[in-house]
Amino acid sequence: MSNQVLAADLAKHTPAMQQFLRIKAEHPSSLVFFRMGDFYELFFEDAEKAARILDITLTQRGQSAGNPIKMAGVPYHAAEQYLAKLVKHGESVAIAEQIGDPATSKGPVERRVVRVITPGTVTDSALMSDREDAPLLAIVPGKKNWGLAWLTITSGSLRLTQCSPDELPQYLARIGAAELLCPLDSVATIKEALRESHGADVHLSGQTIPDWVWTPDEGERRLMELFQMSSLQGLGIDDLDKYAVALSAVAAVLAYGANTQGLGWHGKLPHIQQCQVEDDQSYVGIDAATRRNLEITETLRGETDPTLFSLLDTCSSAMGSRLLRHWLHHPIRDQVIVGNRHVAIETLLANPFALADVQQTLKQVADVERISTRLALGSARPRDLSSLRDTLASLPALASLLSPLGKSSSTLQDLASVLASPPPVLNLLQQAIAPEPSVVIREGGVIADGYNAELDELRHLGDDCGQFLLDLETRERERTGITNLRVEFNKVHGFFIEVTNGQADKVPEDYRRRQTLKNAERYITPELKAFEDKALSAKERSFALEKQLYDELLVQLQAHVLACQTTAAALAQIDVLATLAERAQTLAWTRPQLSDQAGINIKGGRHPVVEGQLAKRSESFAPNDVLFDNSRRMLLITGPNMGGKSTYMRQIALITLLAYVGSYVPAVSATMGPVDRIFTRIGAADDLASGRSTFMVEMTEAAAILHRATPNSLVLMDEIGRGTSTFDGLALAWAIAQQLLAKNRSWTLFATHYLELASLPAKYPQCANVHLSAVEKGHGIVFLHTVQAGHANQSYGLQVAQLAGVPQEVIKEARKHLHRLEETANQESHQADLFSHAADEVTASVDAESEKAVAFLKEFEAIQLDSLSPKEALDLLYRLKKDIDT
Ligand SMILES: Nc1ncnc2c1ncn2[C@@H]1O[C@H](COP(=O)(O)OP(=O)(O)OP(=O)(O)O)[C@@H](O)[C@H]1O
Repeated sequence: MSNQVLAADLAKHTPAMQQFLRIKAEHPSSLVFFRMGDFYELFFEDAEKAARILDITLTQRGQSAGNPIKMAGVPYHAAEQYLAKLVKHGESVAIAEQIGDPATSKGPVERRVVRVITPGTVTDSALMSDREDAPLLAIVPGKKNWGLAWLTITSGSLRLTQCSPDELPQYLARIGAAELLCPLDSVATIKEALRESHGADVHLSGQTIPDWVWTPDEGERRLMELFQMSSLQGLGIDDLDKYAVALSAVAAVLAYGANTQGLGWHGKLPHIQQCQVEDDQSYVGIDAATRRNLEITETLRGETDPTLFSLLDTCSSAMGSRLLRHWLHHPIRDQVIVGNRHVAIETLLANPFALADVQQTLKQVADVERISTRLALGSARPRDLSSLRDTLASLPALASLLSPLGKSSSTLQDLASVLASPPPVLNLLQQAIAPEPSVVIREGGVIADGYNAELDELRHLGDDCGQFLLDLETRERERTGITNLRVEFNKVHGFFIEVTNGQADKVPEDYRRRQTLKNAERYITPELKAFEDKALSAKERSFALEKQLYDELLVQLQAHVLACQTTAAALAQIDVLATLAERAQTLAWTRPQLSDQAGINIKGGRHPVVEGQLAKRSESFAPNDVLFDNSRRMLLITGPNMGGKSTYMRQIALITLLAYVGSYVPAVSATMGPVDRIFTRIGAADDLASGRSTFMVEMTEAAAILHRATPNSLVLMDEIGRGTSTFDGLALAWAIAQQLLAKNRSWTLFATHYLELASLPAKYPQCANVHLSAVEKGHGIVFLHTVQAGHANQSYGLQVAQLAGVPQEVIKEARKHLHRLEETANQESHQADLFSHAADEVTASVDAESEKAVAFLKEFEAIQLDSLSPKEALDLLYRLKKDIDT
């Protein structure tokens, strides 16, 4: 039974269900956590879904509107772990709390949604990864450009941009949003765009945002209100029409963010301190395919290790890890900014003791960035405040470690001066918060002694209870002469004086009987009653007062959010710089030199991740050089399969990326001229999700490169053309290489199996042949992995197949066919023609036999040995043999 049907006829339902259905109607795409006593209950379809995801019991209870009510519940005190799981699954949850007092309400107690938790707006530390941000992104398709705005609610960072629809995948890959918003009428367009941007795994929010939010005026109004500006020029937005769609997107993320925090659609998030308008010019552009291929934070198989990030992330703090991830995805074109980072790392390396101390100190720091957000939203917990206090108190020590280094590095100087004087909030926290506060405020013990006189007195009363009772007992024994008289307390009857029956005649007048036992009577006196009233209420009153003081403190702390955010940003930067310094030392990396002269010159470069993997097997990596300058713009790379072509190309891209991230690089030396973009066309995988074949993906990516690569771009082309027939592929590879040389003039690494392309340098002197070397040993092959001048003479395909364990008789058969094929090719020398005439003049006049051999070899080459089961391998072998025989 759907919730809509139920909602259609509310009156038939029980009052509690009517209340639920009303709330559900307001939050149709969220699971509603409906508070009932100590449980959050879920009903109907929500219950079914939650039971499935959370693996909790689905029950049926009672009836509403003639139908059984499906229910599932989670205990209130353990809700966080369930919420975390749901958010991880991309679900949103609306928390409906009891607002009214059950004792006094007629009918069901009043409930209201106090918070909506969605994947892109969570702020509770228990519900999210502390090493990764979860940005909320809004996209508004416009006529020409699309508007994007993204908000990281846990750091208060807001960014906006406009891009062409073609560039969307690149942005999606870079932003890595946890949740996506779009106007209702664009859902289909956005879904289509997401499907096409293969790999962008982002959760499209089902939440409905009111139509009035999605307007440029609303975006402008909100930004002006946030930053107290009278125009947006200060943000670099001088043409409102130009940024219209981005401003609509800004309105959506801000309104949605505020609403999920219980501030309503018109609410204002208190901690957004800056809004950055991004243009494509600030960063070294990396498109989505390149981000995947370079395995920056995720391997091609979707794992987090081994990647460039997993190799580098030895950060001391979660803030550092998040910033490092951000830096790796945002290499900067501005050589001054990047150069300053290099200098900071060099300075840290020159002061190894300071570096070790800095890292050690950073291990103790709290996640000030996320605590700042919780301060701003008024949701900080007691332990947040104590750890913030302790961290702020440790800053001057950190600053004094860094200050002496400031002479050599202006970046470290700036960071040290941010930390030198901790924000004034430290005083307040030291006075207000107990040294080791309890986890939740309702248990008391959070506010420090001495902060509030009334609280001190109430606590004193509670603490002194034991002594008072002992004193009273002594006094009453003396007064009455009853030596075994006892003053005691129990939960049911409160305080009492107990006198055994044998002593009953000594009981004084002012004793009032409270309870009769078998052998004794229990009494109360006016003095004891007065004490009881005071003591019992003292505890309750002290808890209530603590809660009130805490709430007041949270309001006071809001004024300090900006200072805490500034501190957090400085801590994160120091952590990343220190980490990059430590990594540079451990991994033997060097400082790259940045230059305004065009070119890339790397000596002894290594692939950091492959090197790390080899080291685990005690194998060493063979370093290689590369030189690009104006007279050398393309390297044609040939060599056997497994020879190291892809590794070589990727290492050049990674070294370039790292240099522009501001890191040291895995090379003996590296000099880098300006670089505006890095493109890769590597590997071939069917993009099943968007229904594109291997070859289609290959050509789409090649097209994007040919349209966009400039003379300052680094382009990696791996075996272009292999997804189609030999001649088509060869012709395309030739034409694409020629275009890159003549028109794009980018720094190009062009790996190919088509040995025929080796004649390109004869026509284009800025193109050079290099090859990965290998030597034959008997029928086998040994890879040297070193890059040498000139082209490879053969491709060693059969030797590699043999090495891979393909049976001898198949290799023998292949060798026979290869021989015949080569003879035919020599006689007809077709491929030489290919380069002297236009590609379409080529006619494939190989005889049927050769065609069969070509087909065989192609199929052979495509075999993925590692992915075959023994049975499949055997079947394949039988089929190949049959194909050859027929
Ligand atoms: N410079 C090197 N030093 C040591 N080992 C290397 C080096 N380069 C590559 N290797 C090793 O060789 C393996 C294959 O390298 P790579 O995938 O780059 O070869 P390839 O020529 O691109 O092969 P294919 O043409 O089949 O794609 C790597 O996984 C790595 O283990």
